[in-house]
Amino acid sequence: MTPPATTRDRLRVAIQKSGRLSDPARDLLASCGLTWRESRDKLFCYGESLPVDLLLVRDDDIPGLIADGVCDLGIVGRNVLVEHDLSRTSNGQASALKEWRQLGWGVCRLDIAINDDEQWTGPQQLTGQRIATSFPHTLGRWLTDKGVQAEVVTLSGSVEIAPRLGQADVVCDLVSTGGTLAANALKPVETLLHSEAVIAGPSAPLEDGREEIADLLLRRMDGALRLKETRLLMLRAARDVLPEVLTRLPAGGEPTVLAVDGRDEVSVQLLCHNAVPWPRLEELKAVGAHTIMVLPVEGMLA
Ligand SMILES: Nc1ncnc2c1ncn2[C@@H]1O[C@H](COP(=O)(O)OP(=O)(O)OP(=O)(O)O)[C@@H](O)[C@H]1O
Ligand SMILES: O=P(O)(O)OC[C@H]1O[C@H](OP(=O)(O)OP(=O)(O)O)[C@H](O)[C@@H]1O
Ligand SMILES: [Mg+2]
Repeated sequence: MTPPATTRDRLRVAIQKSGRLSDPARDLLASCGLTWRESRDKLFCYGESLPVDLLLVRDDDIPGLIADGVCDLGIVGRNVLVEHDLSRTSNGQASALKEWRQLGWGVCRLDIAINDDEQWTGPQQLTGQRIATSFPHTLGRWLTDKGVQAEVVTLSGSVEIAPRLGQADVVCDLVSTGGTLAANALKPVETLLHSEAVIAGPSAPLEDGREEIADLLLRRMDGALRLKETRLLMLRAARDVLPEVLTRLPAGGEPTVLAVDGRDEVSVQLLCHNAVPWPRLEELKAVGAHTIMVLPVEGMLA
């Protein structure tokens, strides 16, 4: 279903149709209270709970869709955003996009990798070499910065296999665990970019009331991202060990201490903004706390 031209009072968010970023992007939007009418294999999803529609596309297309004003926001890797931005500026066009939020997942690096039996002496070693990559503009800028003249071989995928196929001498590709490089007898030697998934949006403000919808969505997103690590710690303890218990609580907000009806006991609740480590729970138990629970927080309005 193609979105009708009259829907520009609704926000359009581009996400990856299928790939590493699709599920976390959908989960993030769902945690903001969004529901959609179409199923996930459709290209356009109509937002039911908020005036926010989704376009499901290849991740490489997301920056262009935002730059052209077809979409308002996108969830995409910084690596794709930077590559798009450099391809524009190298054509003499102005930068059109910026990162509106960093999401902390989809973390990877764009690295130069060489054969694992070779020595690495520095970027000058790449002079005259053929470097295979899917990120030619990012690599081109790095080579220029380092003053290195090399041949950039642009491939859309399977970059790590290029040296074995004789298409290139070294590669410049995304690395996370390093497993793919190792499986291809390559080793990382330089990092060009640290990447993670980001909310990409235009550098200029949104118009036609879409800014307000985007503000609402981003406020909910900020809350959802903060809550992701937030836990509610609950425990009970005899009243006389309460001072001991309070000094051993993990960092967080102000604890709430409630009397337990008809008993010489208290119930303590604390909102923690990070994971609560096991040793801390064991310390609390050792000073007399019991029924200690750590619960995820689904939603919060402070
Ligand atoms: N190994 C990895 N670990 C973590 N994040 C990664 C890894 N590889 C890629 N990414 C991030 O996930 C994004 C999407 O990767 P994916 O492999 O799904 O893209 P793709 O094959 O280009 O998909 P599409 O078909 O949408 O073009 C990358 O642009 C990068 O930001
Ligand atoms: O360091 P690693 O953990 O091995 O990850 C690196 C690999 O992950 C990505 O590919 P992906 O697996 O997404 O497949 P793709 O090439 O089909 O996109 C990337 O292009 C590397 O090939
Ligand atoms: Mg892609």
